Amino acid sequence: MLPKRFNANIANLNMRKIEHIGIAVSDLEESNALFARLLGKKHFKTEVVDGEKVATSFFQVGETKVELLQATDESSPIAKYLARKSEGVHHIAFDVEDILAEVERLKGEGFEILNETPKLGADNKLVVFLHPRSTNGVLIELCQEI
Ligand SMILES: CC[C@@H](C(=O)O)C(=O)SCCNC(=O)CCNC(=O)[C@H](O)C(C)(C)COP(=O)(O)OP(=O)(O)OC[C@H]1O[C@@H](n2cnc3c(N)ncnc32)[C@H](O)[C@@H]1OP(=O)(O)O
Ligand SMILES: [Co+2]
Repeated sequence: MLPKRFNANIANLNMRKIEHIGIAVSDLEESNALFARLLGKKHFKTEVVDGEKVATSFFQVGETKVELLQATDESSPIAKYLARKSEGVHHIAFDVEDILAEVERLKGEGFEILNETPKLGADNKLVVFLHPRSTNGVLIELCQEI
């Protein structure tokens, strides 16, 4: 069996960096303008992800991104979130090397996986979500580049 310290190093290879921070907004255009003023640069891309019923825009900030999310339908997770709470940080997404291996590891650690089969996310990624009730109230997304 590998010593604990060595196992931790392997795990770090999988969860490599914060890929993006997802922010729920009610008006994407207004928020694009607001974040452009805040960050001093324009978003580099917008994309509609039908599977999640969201319209997104991305800002590059160093090696991570800010992802703004507006609901495209009232059944969208973003619409539900805005109905319960207010605009703000909705999720944190981690870049992983091997999403299926990471799902297995996190399941073994007792985390609640919302979709064991990765879904198509924005910006050419496969994504998996962890339920916030198993992660101290923070919705976690795993992303693997396709
Ligand atoms: C653009 C595509 C993709 C990408 O490539 O980046 C995305 O980011 S898509 C982002 C939108 N998609 C998702 O969020 C998918 C995963 N989310 C879900 O499956 C659901 O939203 C959920 C997390 C399971 C919650 O759904 P549901 O149970 O229907 O919602 P409720 O409103 O009933 O809330 C239950 C419970 O959970 C708390 N909650 C909900 N959302 C969040 C959140 N984002 N962060 C923290 N907590 C959240 C909510 O407050 C309730 O808590 P209690 O009141 O304590 O029960
Ligand atoms: Co996201």
